Amino acid sequence: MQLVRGLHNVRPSAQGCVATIGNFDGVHLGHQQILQSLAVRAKQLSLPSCVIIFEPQPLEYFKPEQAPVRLTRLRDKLELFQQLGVDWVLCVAFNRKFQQLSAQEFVRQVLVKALNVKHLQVGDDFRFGCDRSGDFAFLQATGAECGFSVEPTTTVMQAQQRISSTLIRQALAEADLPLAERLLGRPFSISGRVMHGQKLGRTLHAPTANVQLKRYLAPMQGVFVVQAHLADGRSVAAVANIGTRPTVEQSGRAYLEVHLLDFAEDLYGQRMTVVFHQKLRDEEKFTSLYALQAAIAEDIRLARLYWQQYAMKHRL
Ligand SMILES: Cc1cc2nc3c(=O)[nH]c(=O)nc-3n(C[C@H](O)[C@H](O)[C@H](O)COP(=O)(O)O)c2cc1C
Ligand SMILES: Nc1ncnc2c1ncn2[C@@H]1O[C@H](COP(=O)(O)OP(=O)(O)OP(=O)(O)O)[C@@H](O)[C@H]1O
Repeated sequence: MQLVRGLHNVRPSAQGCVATIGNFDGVHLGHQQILQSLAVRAKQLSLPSCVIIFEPQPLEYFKPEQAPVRLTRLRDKLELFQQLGVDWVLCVAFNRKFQQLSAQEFVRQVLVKALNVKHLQVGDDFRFGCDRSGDFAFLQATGAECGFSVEPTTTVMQAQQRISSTLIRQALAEADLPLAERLLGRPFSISGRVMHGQKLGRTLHAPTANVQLKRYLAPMQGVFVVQAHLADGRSVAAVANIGTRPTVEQSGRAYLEVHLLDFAEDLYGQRMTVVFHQKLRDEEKFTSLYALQAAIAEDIRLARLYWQQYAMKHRL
């Protein structure tokens, strides 16, 4: 899979493709259905497949204060696209110029001129363009004029609700991890590189791997039983805190800190994927480091218990 940033960088080998457009935040089961149909069409037509995404996402550009936190960081999104057989990702910079494009101009500049799209796969309720005027009917009519076919993918539902990024954010905010997993088609996870922390964890008898979040704001907070997937393929039972660590810091910066159970290796600089299994409690501001240390000890005890029961249930 190849990533192209900007319309002017599209290479001839990506042209004449089958394409889809959207944010794909979460790459949930609804998104996966579109991407699977895209792969099938690409194979049938012997054409490359292309996903068109925007950075920033349109709402993050229009109303940053109202834009929801993301479920997937760009790198994870790209990895999921690759697993689903996408050949090209065109990442379009969503800026002032782009924002003003009418649906007609969007089709002309992006789909026809830059990509020469032969087939478009979209959700049946997909809308785009500066006034959201580009809907499925519009795409079909314009496609007929410009030489590309358009196919709708039916909405994927779960318990009578359309699977959506919003629904998954709600599930995570309520710590309903099983529901988030049913909507995503995989357990919720966050990946990042392990950075050096303040080394306070050792004093608290719980050394932690600090997963770098940069500007990423997680859709949930608190202490969780997790599994840490390491770069070498190992999975290690762990417990993690995602939050601002109010007991030791007032900056408001978010951290993801993972204490791996019975593990004493150097992880600095490695990429780690943290898979969330169960919430244990909310993050708290303790009155002393001693109280924090006691709380973390209890978290570790509960995490061990969880993994013991997990091993019994799954006959590991
Ligand atoms: C299981 C676990 C639970 C935690 N719970 C809290 C908490 O409730 N409140 C808090 O302020 N910090 C909490 N922390 C974060 C610790 O304050 C932090 O890991 C510690 O200061 C070590 O920081 P360092 O990695 O920079 O050395 C928790 C960390 C872990 C691993
Ligand atoms: N549950 C679903 N079933 C089928 N298609 C979906 C579903 N959810 C989103 N899609 C389609 O996936 C593509 C990408 O959607 P995009 O992520 O941009 O926004 P969306 O429709 O608002 O999704 P969400 O609300 O999940 O963020 C669109 O074609 C959209 O119609």
